[in-house]
Amino acid sequence: MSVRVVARIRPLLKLELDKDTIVTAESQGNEAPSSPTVVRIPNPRNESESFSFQFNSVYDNEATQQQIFDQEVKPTVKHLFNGFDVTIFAYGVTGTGKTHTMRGGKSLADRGVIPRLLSAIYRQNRKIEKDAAGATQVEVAMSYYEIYNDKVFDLFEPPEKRTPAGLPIRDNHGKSVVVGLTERPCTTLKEFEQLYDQANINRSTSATKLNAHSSRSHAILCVKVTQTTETTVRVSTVSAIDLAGSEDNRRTDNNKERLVESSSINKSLFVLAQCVEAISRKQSRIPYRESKMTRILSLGQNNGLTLMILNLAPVRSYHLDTLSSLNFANRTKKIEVAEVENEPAFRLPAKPLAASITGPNIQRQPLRPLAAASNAKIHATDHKLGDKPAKEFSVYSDRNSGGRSSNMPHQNQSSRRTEPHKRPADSITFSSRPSKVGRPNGSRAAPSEPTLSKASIEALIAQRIDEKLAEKALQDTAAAAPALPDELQKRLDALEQRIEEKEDGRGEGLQFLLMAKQHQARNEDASALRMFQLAQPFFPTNDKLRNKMKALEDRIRAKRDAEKASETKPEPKLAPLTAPSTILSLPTSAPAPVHIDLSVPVAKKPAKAKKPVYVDPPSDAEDDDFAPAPDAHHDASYASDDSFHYKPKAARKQTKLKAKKVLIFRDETSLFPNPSNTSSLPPGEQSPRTTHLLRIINSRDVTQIRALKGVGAKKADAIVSCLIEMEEEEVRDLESLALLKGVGGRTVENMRLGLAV
Ligand SMILES: Nc1ncnc2c1ncn2[C@@H]1O[C@H](COP(=O)(O)OP(=O)(O)OP(=O)(O)O)[C@@H](O)[C@H]1O
Repeated sequence: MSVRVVARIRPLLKLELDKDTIVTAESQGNEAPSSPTVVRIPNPRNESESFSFQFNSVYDNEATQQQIFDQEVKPTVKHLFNGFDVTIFAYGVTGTGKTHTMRGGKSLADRGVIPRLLSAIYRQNRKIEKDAAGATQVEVAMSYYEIYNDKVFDLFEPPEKRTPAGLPIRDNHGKSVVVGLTERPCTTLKEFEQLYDQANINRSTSATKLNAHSSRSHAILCVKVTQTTETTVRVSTVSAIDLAGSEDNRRTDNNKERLVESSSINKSLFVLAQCVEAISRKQSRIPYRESKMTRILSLGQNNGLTLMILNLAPVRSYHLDTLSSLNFANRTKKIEVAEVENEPAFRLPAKPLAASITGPNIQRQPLRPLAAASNAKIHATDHKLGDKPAKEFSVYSDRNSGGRSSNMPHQNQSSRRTEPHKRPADSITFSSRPSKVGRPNGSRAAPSEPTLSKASIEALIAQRIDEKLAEKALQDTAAAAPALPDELQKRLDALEQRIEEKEDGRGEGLQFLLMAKQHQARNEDASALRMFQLAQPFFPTNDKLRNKMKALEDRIRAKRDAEKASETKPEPKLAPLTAPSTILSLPTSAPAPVHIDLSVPVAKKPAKAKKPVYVDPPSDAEDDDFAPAPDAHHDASYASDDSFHYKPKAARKQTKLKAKKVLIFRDETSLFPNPSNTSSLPPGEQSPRTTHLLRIINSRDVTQIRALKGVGAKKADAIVSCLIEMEEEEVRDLESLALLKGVGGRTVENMRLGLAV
C-alpha cells in the first residue's frame, strides 16, 4: 500500500491578497466538484501554462478541521485498534499551516488532528470496554519529543532538564529507538490535553518573518494503545508528526540563531527528499542515517498506515517553494508501505509472576527507569538464515507483540506476518482489515488466579518486559547488521556518537564530516570534498582536515588529468570520467527538497523533439520532477497522475540509457576546432565564453537562462531551482554545470555554442 498523500491549501492570511492566489484545488474528470484531487499551479516561467499534481485528496481553503479529521484521520482509528501502527505527518514550507492542521487552535472548531484523534481514541476505548463488558481493557500512554537542531529532546521534560546532547537514538535490527524517553499513561482526554498543552510550551518555537509562531523543530507525538484481554495483549501506536517547515532564508531575514535552526531544518528535509528520491529510484542505500528526523520517520520502512498531509500556501510569494513541495509529495505518494498489523501477545500465566511481585515488592518496581527505556523493542529473532529482516517502523515503544513473544518462552512463537494489504490509490478511507488473533497454546491458556488486579499485573508485566527489551536493545545495537564493512561502520558510529555527545556548535561540523566520510566510503570524491569544505569552517585550525581536503583535491585533479591525457580523439566532445554519481552540494537552505541529479547521459540526443507526448518515465529518467505544460491542448492530461511527467517524444529512448558518468569539459576545445583556441588557455583558466555562460547561470535569472541555446522553460526552471538549493554557492565550472539536474553534457555544449562572445 502506498503512502496516502493529501494536500491542504490554507486560506489567505491577513496581509495576503486575493489577486496573488495561484494555487487551486480542482476536480478531475467525473469527480464530484466537492472532492477535488488535483492541485493546479502556474508554471513560474510562463503563466499561461500550468502544472497539475494529483493526490488522494485535495482540500481547499474552505476545508474545516472537522472535515480533514473526519475524512482522513478518523478512518485510521479503527485500524489502530485492529493492531496497525499509524503514522500521520504534516509536511510543507514554513507558514503553510502544518501546526494549525496537526495541533490547531483552542476553540472546539479549531482543534486540529491530534486532539481530535485522541478524542476518537478515548471514545473507541470506552466502546470496546463497554462492548466487552470489562473483559478487554484499553490503556493509552504517550511520549512526545522534538528534534531540534538535529537533537532529540523529550517534550515532557522542561527545557532546563535537557542535556545539551539530547537523547540518543539507537538502532535495533534496523529499527531506530529513542533511548530514555518518558512515556506517560494518560487515561482521559482532559489528562491528555493538560499533558499535551504543557509539553507544547516546551517545544521550540520562535517568530520569523514568515510565521509569527514558527515551529523550529520537528515534533513527534506517539500514542501507544494497549488492549488487554484475559489472554492477550495487543499494542499499536499512532505517531502524529508536525515537521518543521523548510525556509528560504533570503525571505526570512533570520538572525544567527534562527539561521542555525533553519539550516538544520532544511538539511533534515533535504535528507528526507534524498531518502524519498533513493526509494523511488529503488536504490539499495537510503540515506536515513544522515539526519535524525529521517531515521525516526523511516519513511518507506515503517509498517502500517502512513498519511502525509501536504500543507500549501495559496499565494505567489511561495511559488517555487510550493512547486518543490508538490514535487516531493508527488514522489512520496509512490512509496510503498507494508500494511502489517501487530500480533497480539499471549499473556504469561499470572500466578508465578504475581507471586514474585506481590507484597512490598510491588512498591520497589523500578518504574522510572522502565519508563525511560520504554521506547525500545526487540524483534523476534527467529528469522531463517538469509531471510530479509522484517522492516519495522521506528522509535515507538513495544508495539509489536512479536518482539514480546520472542521474549516469552512459553508462548506460541510463530511470527506471522500478513501480506501487504492493497487499497486503491484514490480511495478516500483506509481499507478495512480484520485483525487476526492467534490461539494460545491450550496448556498455557488456562486462566490464572492473580492475586493483584488484572490491570496492575499487566502493567507490571509490560514494565518488566520493557526493561528487558530496553536492556537488550542497548546490547544489540552493536550487533545490528552493518551495511558497510565492520571497520568503517565502527568509525562512522564513533563519529556519530561524537556528534550526539557534542555540546558545542561543532556538532554541525561533525555532521558534515560524517557525510564526507560516507561519501568517501563510496568513492564519491567530489561529494566528499564538498562535505569537507562545509565542515571546514567549524574546524578552522584542523590541519588533518585541511590535508584530507588537499589530498582529495589532488586525487580529483589527477583523475581529470588522467582522463584528459587518455583522450585521443577530438570527438566525442565530452570525455567521460568513470566515477559514480556524486552530489554537487548540500544546500543549507532548501526551500523544499529539490534533488540534484548528477546522472549525465553521454549518449547522443536526437537533435530536436518534434511532438511532445506524455510518458511515465522510468525512475532514473533525467529531469523527471518538473513538468511544464507545453501546449494548452494537453492541459487535460495533466490531471492524470502518471501523465504528470512530460518528456519530448524524441527523448524517450534517451531515458533508457544508463550512462552515469561525470563529464570533463575541455574549455573551448569542442567548440572551436582551431587548436589555438584551447592551447592558449593555461590550466584552470576559463575562456571568456565559459565565463560569460557561468555568469548567466549564476545570475539565477530564469529569463536569461532560458535564452541560452537548447534551454527551454522546463530546463531553465530546473536549473534555477538547483541554484536556489545551492544557496550562496555558485557554479564554478562547466563540469559542475553539467551535473545540475536536467542539464548534462550536451546541454552545456549547446549553451556555449549559442553564445556570441
Ligand atoms: N486552514 C487554516 N485556517 C486558518 N488559518 C490557518 C490555516 N492554516 C494556517 N493558518 C494560519 O497560518 C499561520 C501559519 O500557520 P502554522 O503556524 O500552522 O504554519 P506552519 O506550517 O506550522 O509553520 P512553521 O513551519 O513555521 O511552524 C497561522 O497564523 C495559522 O493560524
